[in-house]
Amino acid sequence: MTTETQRSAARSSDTVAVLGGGRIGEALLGGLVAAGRDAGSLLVVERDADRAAEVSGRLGVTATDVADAAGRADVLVVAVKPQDVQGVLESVPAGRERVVVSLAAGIPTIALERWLPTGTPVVRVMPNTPMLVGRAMCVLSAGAHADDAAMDTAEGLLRSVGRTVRVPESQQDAATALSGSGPAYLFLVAEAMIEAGVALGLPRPTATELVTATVDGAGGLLTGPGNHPSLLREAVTSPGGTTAQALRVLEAHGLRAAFADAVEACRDRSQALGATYGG
Ligand SMILES: NC(=O)C1=CN([C@@H]2O[C@H](COP(=O)(O)OP(=O)(O)OC[C@H]3O[C@@H](n4cnc5c(N)ncnc54)[C@H](OP(=O)(O)O)[C@@H]3O)[C@@H](O)[C@H]2O)C=CC1
Ligand SMILES: O=C(O)[C@@H]1CCC=N1
Repeated sequence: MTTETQRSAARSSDTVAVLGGGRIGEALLGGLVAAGRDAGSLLVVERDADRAAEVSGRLGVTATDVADAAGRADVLVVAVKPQDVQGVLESVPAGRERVVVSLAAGIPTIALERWLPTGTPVVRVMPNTPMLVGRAMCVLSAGAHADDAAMDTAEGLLRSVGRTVRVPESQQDAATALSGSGPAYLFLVAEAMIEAGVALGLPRPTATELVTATVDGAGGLLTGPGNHPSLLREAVTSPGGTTAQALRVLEAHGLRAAFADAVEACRDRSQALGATYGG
């Protein structure tokens, strides 16, 4: 067995506990199960008992409490809302070596470390919901006590649900504004296109199928080797043709400026959340 294979094997046998079984917590657990991870090695801590039963029933993972999860887990994933993070981390007992992976928007590692037992390795991550279908973009930054092994552990876990990139923590707010919140922008565009098609008289199921297949196909082209959005757009835009007219109208409505402002507002909100906690 190679060293890399040994490391991967060790990672897949880690016990992983997700604190917060909401949308992103379930997306991670669902993605891990879909990637073939043994559900027996996955724990969820969710304060809403009905929701806990729902997630554990759907995915086969074990619902438990923070003390039990913290005692058993090699990796503790924080997936509660930013305002709930301090409370949940301050209830994590000292005494077991574990990596803490925080998915919470805006909360800086310096605050996470303050709330955890001294010396805990912390990795701050901005994920996104496509992790449910194994196509996440997860952006990672190391805390003060997270060495290469801790980063490898976090990255090994998240690579089973998509792609990973490491950035300095100073870039996390901007990353949140692109990949963390980005799926919502694209879903809004898809919704708008469907409604536009319905307004042209297409039956809703037909409009929905045309748009979802187009978004999926365009995504496949975008992630192909050597492709760039400008070149792909030019290839669709025939001289004197139909697409040029649509693009002219979108530009006249300020599409680029709208995206620039939206992404900036998102970055600012992430920064403001961080500032609340001393980031
Ligand atoms: N949704 C997304 O696309 C993304 C989310 N994130 C981050 O992920 C985190 C979670 O977001 P999201 O999943 O959308 O939020 P949700 O509200 O859907 O999920 C959080 C869950 O955690 C539960 N919870 C809160 N406190 C505790 C506690 N002390 N113990 C156990 N369970 C608890 C909540 O219960 P209750 O409902 O009772 O509060 C809720 O069910 C946030 O910090 C967010 O910034 C990051 C990237 C993308
Ligand atoms: O909207 C939010 O705050 C979270 C973080 C990134 C995506 N969803």
